[in-house]
Amino acid sequence: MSQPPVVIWAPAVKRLLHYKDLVPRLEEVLGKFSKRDSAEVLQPVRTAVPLQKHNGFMLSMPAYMENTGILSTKLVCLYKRNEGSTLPSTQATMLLLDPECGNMKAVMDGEVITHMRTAAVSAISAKLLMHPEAEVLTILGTGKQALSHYDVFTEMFAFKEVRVWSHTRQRADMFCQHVPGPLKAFSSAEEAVRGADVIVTVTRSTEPVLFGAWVKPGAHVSAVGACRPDWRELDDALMKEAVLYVDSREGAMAESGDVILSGAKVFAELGDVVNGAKPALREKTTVFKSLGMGAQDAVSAQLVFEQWKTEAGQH
Ligand SMILES: NC(=O)C1=CN([C@@H]2O[C@H](COP(=O)(O)OP(=O)(O)OC[C@H]3O[C@@H](n4cnc5c(N)ncnc54)[C@H](O)[C@@H]3O)[C@@H](O)[C@H]2O)C=CC1
Ligand SMILES: O=C([O-])C1=[NH+]CCC1
Repeated sequence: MSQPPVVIWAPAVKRLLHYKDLVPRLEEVLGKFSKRDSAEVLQPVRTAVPLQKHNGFMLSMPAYMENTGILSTKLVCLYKRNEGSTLPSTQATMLLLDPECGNMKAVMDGEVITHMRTAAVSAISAKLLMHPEAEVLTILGTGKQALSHYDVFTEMFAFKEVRVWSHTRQRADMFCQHVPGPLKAFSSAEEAVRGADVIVTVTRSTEPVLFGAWVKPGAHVSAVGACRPDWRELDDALMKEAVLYVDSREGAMAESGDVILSGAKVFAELGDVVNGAKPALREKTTVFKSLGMGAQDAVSAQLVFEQWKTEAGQH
């Protein structure tokens, strides 16, 4: 009989996962995914189950990496919460299995993994696509993803100015009080965006919050919210003007309202740029549309498991 799975909950995941280890693993898996070699990464487009009664969705995100022996799935539930609700809008669990016999090796908290791997992939997009002399970062949104994006962007890059906007000024002020570095809160998204070199959109909005008319030519946008085919964060003008990069073409064409409804054409996957198969057009206005991939979760969970085994003295 197989051993019961180890359970690794959020505080341990936080302790074990570090951006300096995570970023190279994510870069590697993005590159492998874009080669479409099924022995490297097998990842179907995720399934979304609507939870109509509760105003939410459950997404199931499996991935198999035969060559590295990683088999996993993430279950993530998203809810549209009312203003003032204390319930979390995203909950996630990771299951890591042994591909040889199918037994479960670990059950992990998936929220910390989701926060960190999403922010790390956005940071990879900025590393590849932003202007090398980028000075001003703007974050639209002040939730969990805003915090992880702030953490990794300020760890990896030296911005001279970081701006934050939320749909209420109070939220933007609270965010600024909560984080350690110098940050400017804005009441107007337009003012926060004008002149910025890098813009991260991490809201739960289903309507555009970022408009092409505000975006400085040559800026880089990492667009993280709006993960349903009828949800938007960016307007048509921006989607059509910018060079569009995605994490997965299949994912973007199935799930991204910003891509589907604007009719914008995907120029490349981020993995194509990692592989040198497509250029990084840093001098142009670029949008990286992130949807999130099971393969990103798989390598993150494997990293947590490896660190856990080292800590526990197992090999
Ligand atoms: N691309 C990816 O891989 C992932 C994307 N996401 C998406 O990222 C977004 C942010 O996620 P979390 O930070 O976990 O959520 P959160 O609930 O912690 O934060 C959401 C933020 O959006 C703001 N907001 C809500 N309604 C808004 C509106 N109508 N206009 C402007 N701002 C509004 C809230 O005030 C808050 O600042 C969500 O859309 C989520 O689905 C989440 C995980 C992974
Ligand atoms: O990849 C992910 O975990 C998610 N993408 C959109 C919401 C959650």
